[in-house]
Amino acid sequence: MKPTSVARNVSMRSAALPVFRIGTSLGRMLRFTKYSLVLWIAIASCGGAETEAESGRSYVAYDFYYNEGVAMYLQEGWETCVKNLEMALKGWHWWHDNTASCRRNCSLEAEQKELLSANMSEEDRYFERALYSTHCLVRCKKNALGPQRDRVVESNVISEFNNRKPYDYLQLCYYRLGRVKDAANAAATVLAVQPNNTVMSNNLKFYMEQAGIKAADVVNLELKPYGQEYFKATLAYQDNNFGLTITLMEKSLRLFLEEYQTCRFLCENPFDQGWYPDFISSVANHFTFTLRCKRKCMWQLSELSGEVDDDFLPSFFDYLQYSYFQKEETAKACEAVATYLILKPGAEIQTHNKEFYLALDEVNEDMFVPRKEFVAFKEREDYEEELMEFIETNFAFLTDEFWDEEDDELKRLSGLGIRVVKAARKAEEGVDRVVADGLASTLECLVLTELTRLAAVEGDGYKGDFSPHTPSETFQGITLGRAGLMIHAGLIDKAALELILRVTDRCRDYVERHFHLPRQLYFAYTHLVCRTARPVHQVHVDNCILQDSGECLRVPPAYTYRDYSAILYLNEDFEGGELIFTRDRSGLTHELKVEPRCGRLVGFSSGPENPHGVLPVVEGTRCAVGLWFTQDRRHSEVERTMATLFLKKLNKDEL
Ligand SMILES: O=C(O)CCC(=O)C(=O)O
Ligand SMILES: [Fe+2]
Repeated sequence: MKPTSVARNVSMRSAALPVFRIGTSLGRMLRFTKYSLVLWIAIASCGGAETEAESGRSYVAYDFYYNEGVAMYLQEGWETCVKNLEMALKGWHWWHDNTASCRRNCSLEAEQKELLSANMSEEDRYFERALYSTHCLVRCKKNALGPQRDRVVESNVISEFNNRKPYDYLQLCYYRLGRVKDAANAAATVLAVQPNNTVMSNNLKFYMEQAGIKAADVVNLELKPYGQEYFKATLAYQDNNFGLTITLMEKSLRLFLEEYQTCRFLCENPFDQGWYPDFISSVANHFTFTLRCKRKCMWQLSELSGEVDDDFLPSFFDYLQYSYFQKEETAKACEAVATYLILKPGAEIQTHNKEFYLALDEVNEDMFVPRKEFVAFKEREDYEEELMEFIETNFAFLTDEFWDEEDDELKRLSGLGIRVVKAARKAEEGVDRVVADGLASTLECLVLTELTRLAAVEGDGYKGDFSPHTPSETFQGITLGRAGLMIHAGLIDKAALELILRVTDRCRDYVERHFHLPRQLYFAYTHLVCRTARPVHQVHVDNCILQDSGECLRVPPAYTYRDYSAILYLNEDFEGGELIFTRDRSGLTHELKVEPRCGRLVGFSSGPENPHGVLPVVEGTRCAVGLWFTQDRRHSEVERTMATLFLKKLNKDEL
């Protein structure tokens, strides 16, 4: 096809100008105005050099300050709340900055180091470099992070920081201190990752009205430098200031690549395998863990407004091609189009633009050379996707022909140590179910079983009430609060409670990842329970009251806020007690039957799409950890927060 004829097509469609895909960018801005504000440029970091005392070490334990801050919030100690949470956030940033820069520098150092022999295999060279890098890391982290450098922060705390929860507490503490502008900024910071948080958008509106704050003055305190420049650039673009758009977009792009690298380095974290695989499997497990994390960097950074923009990176080159074109730098415009097309092969509008440019006298095909670093970038992205696919297809298998096997989503699993036994996702019916093995080690099962047997009190599981689902049933169970009391009473060691939290966190993370949940899961209730030869746990639904008619009533006393359920089984030395998923209340048609065994996790959505029950335990004792999750923070488990705080306090007292 000759370019000229295509160019004519262009002019027939619209003006003879490159088409600019402004849609998503505008959408991005519009989504902000939904809350009648523009999340604006962040205040750059605190500015000025920090003193040595301030610069770290003292607040390395950011989770500690966080817990203190939350405790103060609960006790309405507003000033100490702010002080602790600000320290926590500072510490969090500081930990990230230092960790990432150590990893970056050490990887570079090892890269440049002369190897003992040039003749060794690639594998030898890789591990030799790993040793050099480690040697460097140990020194670097010691210098930068001090004695607590290898402290492991609990995963739920990490995910709360990622979800900006500290700012959620902060905004109220600020407000109570009369710092309304700070409160508004903190609220806007939460909204940037939780755009549908209506409580927060109402708060923000309230703060803005109260203090007469203009939308343009509200800042997202966590907006990264690349995001700040990007927003400035889009504004310049809207003002038709193309020279400035180019400067800012190019700057933002550089910063984006840096941030992307940082994000990847931050994935090279410790990893608890929970078991003891071979050397190579161990390396592969840990590698998979980091790879999975790295694969999320793109969408994490493409989420400037609380919603992922799949075309975020390409969008830079869309702005650039148009702006360069306007500045009559056609060669640069062609380069931008070519780069866009490398990142998104076949993208319609840019293909079109390319044809448009080709029709210009001064343009020829040779000018469409993409930027080198993005060719390499895309190559790595594609490679890693393929690798992930290999991992996900080869380390999971499906047996139950009942389910739509073609759905690739089914085949996901969270680590090589964990094996999906059965999985189902029937999008149209909203069925989410998974059975996976390997979520707890033999030792962990033993400890938890013993603990539950020891601690069990009849009926305790529902705080003395009967379960609303199964009025006739009694069973032995303990909750986190009860475990805390037992430590207090000297009945068990605190390590037992730490174990429960660790294992259940793992299960929560697994369910969240397996179902690709866009919103975080909070624990709503945790319950360790052993059942002994009792009547059947009749068919029920976890978040509504199932009627004989099949209708499911979402009213109290049902736990209507439960979104996902999971059961982690701890033993198998009993008879009966299978978990069954049925089609209706009669329980006559079993869709899926799960035999409990140590480390096996069943996860499922808590709604009427998943009626289930337990067949009678015929002989022996059946022990499991029941976990219920919610996406509504307001229903997050108080006992868990208290247990965590309690442990923190114990650990602190011991120091
Ligand atoms: O123990 C089980 O397998 C399931 C228990 C259950 O469904 C529940 O407690 O809601
Ligand atoms: Fe249930």
